[in-house]
Amino acid sequence: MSELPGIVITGASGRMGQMLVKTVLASGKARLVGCVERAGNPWVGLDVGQAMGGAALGVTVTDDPLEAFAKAQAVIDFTAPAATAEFAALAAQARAVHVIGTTGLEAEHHARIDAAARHAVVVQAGNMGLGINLLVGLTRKVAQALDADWDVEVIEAHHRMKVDAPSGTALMLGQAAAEGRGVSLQEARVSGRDGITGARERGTIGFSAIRGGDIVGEHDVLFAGDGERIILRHVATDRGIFARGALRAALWGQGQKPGRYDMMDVLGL
Ligand SMILES: NC(=O)C1=CN([C@@H]2O[C@H](COP(=O)(O)OP(=O)(O)OC[C@H]3O[C@@H](n4cnc5c(N)ncnc54)[C@H](OP(=O)(O)O)[C@@H]3O)[C@@H](O)[C@H]2O)C=CC1
Ligand SMILES: O=C(O)C1=N[C@H](C(=O)O)C[C@H](O)C1
Repeated sequence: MSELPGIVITGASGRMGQMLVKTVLASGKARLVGCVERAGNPWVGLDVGQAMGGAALGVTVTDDPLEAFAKAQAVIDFTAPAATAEFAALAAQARAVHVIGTTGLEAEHHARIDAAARHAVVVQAGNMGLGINLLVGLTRKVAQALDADWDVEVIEAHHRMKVDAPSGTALMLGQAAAEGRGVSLQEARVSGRDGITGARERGTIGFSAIRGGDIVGEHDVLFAGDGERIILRHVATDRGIFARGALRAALWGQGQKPGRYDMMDVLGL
């Protein structure tokens, strides 16, 4: 019988990194073969199990991503945009599937990910959970059915440590609404109103972000008409949903052709 796919987790000491370590170990479907952190992170050089407060796992956290990726069939990466763009090239060099959960990616990062995806499998999504990916489809459908008399607002709430806004998920939902309407999100997007904003411009898609406490992730897509409102809502209560989705993507990616994929591909939606 062939060995289970080997997984490397980048940003292993982070909120998602630790959840991913636990998820891979519990899955019985993959092996944890490496953990990466940046140079200077206090976990570098420690056994990841002990760093997490448990028993040794025989996996030492390294600050050398290429050495770690060379042993892996997949890299699961929930870190920061600049790091992810670097990891994309290294994962492609190692021919490992690169699963990207990092949000806040800008055009320059996407260009580097696209370049890597010419040589290796990349799965990238602002949200790896099943529920949100279903909600994306519903949002597109509802937006398609309604005209611009219905104002679209995406409202998201996250924990106090989140560094990017709007969330990657909010942007996925906004993109789905724009596609449903047949407009460009770049042109329709309005974020963070403050002061004398003037009346709402017809056809725009608004974004509002709340940050506080330990909120895992909450997203509403509001369609506000005259005399009625439709609210599509998703509430995440456990980061395990993102980690399980990412692991599923890493397994799905084995044997796929090089290219760029998202969770819709993985989930068959
Ligand atoms: N797509 C999805 O489903 C989801 C996406 N996310 C996204 O995942 C990302 C991480 O979130 P979260 O875990 O909460 O954040 P954390 O800040 O808790 O973790 C990020 C980790 O990445 C590490 N890191 C940063 N730069 C590097 C580098 N160059 N090399 C190695 N490690 C690095 C950080 O190390 P250090 O502490 O030393 O900086 C930290 O350990 C965010 O972009 C978030 O939005 C989160 C949940 C779900
Ligand atoms: O930073 C987070 O925590 C999350 N980030 C993702 C996003 O930006 O949408 C996904 C999830 O909502 C949690």
